[in-house]
Amino acid sequence: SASSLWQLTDLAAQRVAIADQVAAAKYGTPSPIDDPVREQQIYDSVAARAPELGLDPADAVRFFRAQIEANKVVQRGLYARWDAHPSEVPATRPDLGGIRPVIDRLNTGLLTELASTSPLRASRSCPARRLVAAGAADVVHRFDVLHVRALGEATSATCLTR
Ligand SMILES: O=C(O)C(=O)C[C@]1(C(=O)O)C=C[C@@H](O)C=C1
Repeated sequence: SASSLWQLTDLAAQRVAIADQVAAAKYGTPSPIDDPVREQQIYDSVAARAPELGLDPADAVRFFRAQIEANKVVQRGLYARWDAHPSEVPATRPDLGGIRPVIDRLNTGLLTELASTSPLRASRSCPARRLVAAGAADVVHRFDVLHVRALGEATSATCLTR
């Protein structure tokens, strides 16, 4: 909605949370955490859809770069955790092919929210609102320190002000 960063931040939090499944899909397989081809597909799609939503393509791509960096923060953190504590490795490996369509839907929602929060993102109150929304999402999603840090990264491109 136009009056809150909550929906944008909650979608970013859902994207951070799904990184657990991405990590579980890749851990112990030859697939690396970084997939530059998939990333470029996301950036190209975002840049192509931005103008019809009234968004600056470069700003939209910058926002999604932060979402993907946040996802990788979680994946790397979980890899380190699972290397150190093999008993915590998920027992079943989800299929990445089933996770990416969910990420695609989150990306679409994020892009829509990015457009509807444009005035708020440019406002002087944005940095404070961003922190409040992220703190609320941390609680709602019961995030641990790793995911709190990742959501901080994800929301680092929320505000157009400094
Ligand atoms: O789809 C994947 O393979 C992911 O790891 C997810 C994701 C993303 O955040 O969208 C993150 C890292 C990869 O470089 C590509 C995409």
